[in-house]
Amino acid sequence: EPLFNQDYHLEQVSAWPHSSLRLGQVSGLALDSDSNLVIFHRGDRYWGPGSFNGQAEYQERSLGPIQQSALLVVDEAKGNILRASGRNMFYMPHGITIDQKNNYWVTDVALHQVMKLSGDGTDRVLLTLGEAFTPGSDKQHFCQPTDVAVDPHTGNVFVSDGYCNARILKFSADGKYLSEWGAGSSDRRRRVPFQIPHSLAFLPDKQEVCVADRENGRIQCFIAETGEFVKEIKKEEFGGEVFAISYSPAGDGLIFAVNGNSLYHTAPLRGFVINYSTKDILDTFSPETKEFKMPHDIESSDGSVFVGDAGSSSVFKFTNEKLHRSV
Ligand SMILES: O=C(N[C@@H](O)C(=O)O)c1ccccc1
Repeated sequence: EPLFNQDYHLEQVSAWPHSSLRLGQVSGLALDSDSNLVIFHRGDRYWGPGSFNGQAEYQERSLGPIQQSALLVVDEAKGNILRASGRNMFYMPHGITIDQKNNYWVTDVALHQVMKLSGDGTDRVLLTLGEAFTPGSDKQHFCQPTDVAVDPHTGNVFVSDGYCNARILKFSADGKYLSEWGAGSSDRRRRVPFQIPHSLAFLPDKQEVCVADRENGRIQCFIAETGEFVKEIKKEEFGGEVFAISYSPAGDGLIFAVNGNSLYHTAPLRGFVINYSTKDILDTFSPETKEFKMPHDIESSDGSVFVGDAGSSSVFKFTNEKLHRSV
């Protein structure tokens, strides 16, 4: 085991949330401009083996959109629901990020779309990218897009596309296609395409965008301006799949990640705190109350880390005990 940095030791806040949030599969987490946690979940809908056909076309349109509130705003201290919205809009929620103006950017893998929504609870659709229910891989079509990241300096929007494509696309703040790129490699001979680019994190202090390249069990980072490959973080400890990442500029920069199980690798499901510069794993963590089943997104906010689990339909909160321990 690598020497863990004495600065980081995350432990679950077992009494969080104070009361049940009655969640469906949790697919995405984001922090809003008031540092509240926004949970993107599937209500009574779930992604099973029959949800999509071989062409990635959604098979359950007849169910209509999810009627429950797919967007919950909860306060990060207690986990109380402050606002519920997102009814009758989504078929298969996936990723969410919130920009500097508190707009929500979400992806829906059944709609194959990215939507920009007003963050005031009215869910006004301000912009849509992709054609509803129509998978594709050109400039106007995605195939099960997984996440969005926004560059706070330029407003540019990055989309990880997706389960059935292997690319990152870049759009201007008003939705104009700018560019796209595939996986990078630190060694040309080993140029391996993305295998489900599943989660994105923007690094504002480095002007980079990082990708959880899920089935390749690696994180790759690129220069936001050019898409140029910067670095890869791949660890035995990940055990084959990296599901999601989040970033904090604290120190040299910290990447938070959660792993997953593939058919070929099984590893303990857990979260990781990684030093961006050295690539060292500073800490690993998992809940005490119950096991992770499918940790699906991770969000970090000064000293706290939240993990949304699509397998157990729950959200876990962790805090850095090193910060809180009286010395
Ligand atoms: O990965 C899958 N799902 C999760 O990521 C998710 O639920 O977003 C999945 C893939 C194939 C069939 C069924 C589920």
